[in-house]
Amino acid sequence: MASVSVVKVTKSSVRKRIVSGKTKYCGLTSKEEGATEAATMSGHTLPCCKIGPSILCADLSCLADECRKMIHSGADYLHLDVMDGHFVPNLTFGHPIVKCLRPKMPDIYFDMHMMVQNPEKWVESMADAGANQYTFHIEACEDIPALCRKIQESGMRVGVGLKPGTPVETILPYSDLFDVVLIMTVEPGFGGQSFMEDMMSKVQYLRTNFPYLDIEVDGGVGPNTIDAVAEAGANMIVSGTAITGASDPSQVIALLRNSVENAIQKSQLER
Ligand SMILES: O=C(CO)[C@@H](O)[C@H](O)COP(=O)(O)O
Ligand SMILES: [Fe+2]
Repeated sequence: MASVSVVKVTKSSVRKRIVSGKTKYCGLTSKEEGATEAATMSGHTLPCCKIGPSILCADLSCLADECRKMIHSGADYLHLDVMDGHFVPNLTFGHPIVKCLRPKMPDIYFDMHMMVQNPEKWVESMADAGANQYTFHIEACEDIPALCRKIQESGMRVGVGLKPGTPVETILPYSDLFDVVLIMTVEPGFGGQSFMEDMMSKVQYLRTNFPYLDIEVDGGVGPNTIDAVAEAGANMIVSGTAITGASDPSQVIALLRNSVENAIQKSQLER
């Protein structure tokens, strides 16, 4: 088993590493100083468990309070669902909301799930608003390398999302360009849908072929479905209604984390 060391990183060093594409960023933080990163001896980082509540179904009239509640309940990052009414049949919010949230929580990692047509259109404004990760949908993008370059150059991590009907092999020609691959386990557009377990073969394929990749799963993930997600090899876990609708979100977050950390530990022992 590879030994794990903890190294100090700063935002600028993280950006350099991301741009170089040679190492993967494990810790999710936008803190300028004092962040820690788990790294292997080889220079690659092992994917670690991160839980990112989706606030789509929370009370959006008090968004900042809902976000704070998630962080105080143990979330590692926030998953913010941007919908434009074209790529998906629903409408949410855009960069002006992110810009208002950012000063209220300067250290929190914002993962923007961009369910929009023309994802290249919003890169600068999202970066300027303070987003950390820009996850576009491969189905909505014409020039993937150009978009990835634009996201990287604006200082955000690059995420690519795949709808349930999109084969996982679609990413292969561009796999070096992504920091995160998001496997949708519902049709994008709404929270509270049923988890599609048959998507786990995509996660398994990615984990087998890309051991250092951040693999994110989104849709219908909660206490009843997390074990399948964890065993398949996902390490970034988005969960909406299961967390925001719970009487004790911290309990749900702890349960999700426990399942993923156990699966990661088991897979590392088997290496
Ligand atoms: O992107 C989406 C839906 O399109 C998600 O982020 C959902 O908002 C997650 O909610 P649950 O399915 O976990 O309730
Ligand atoms: Fe999402």
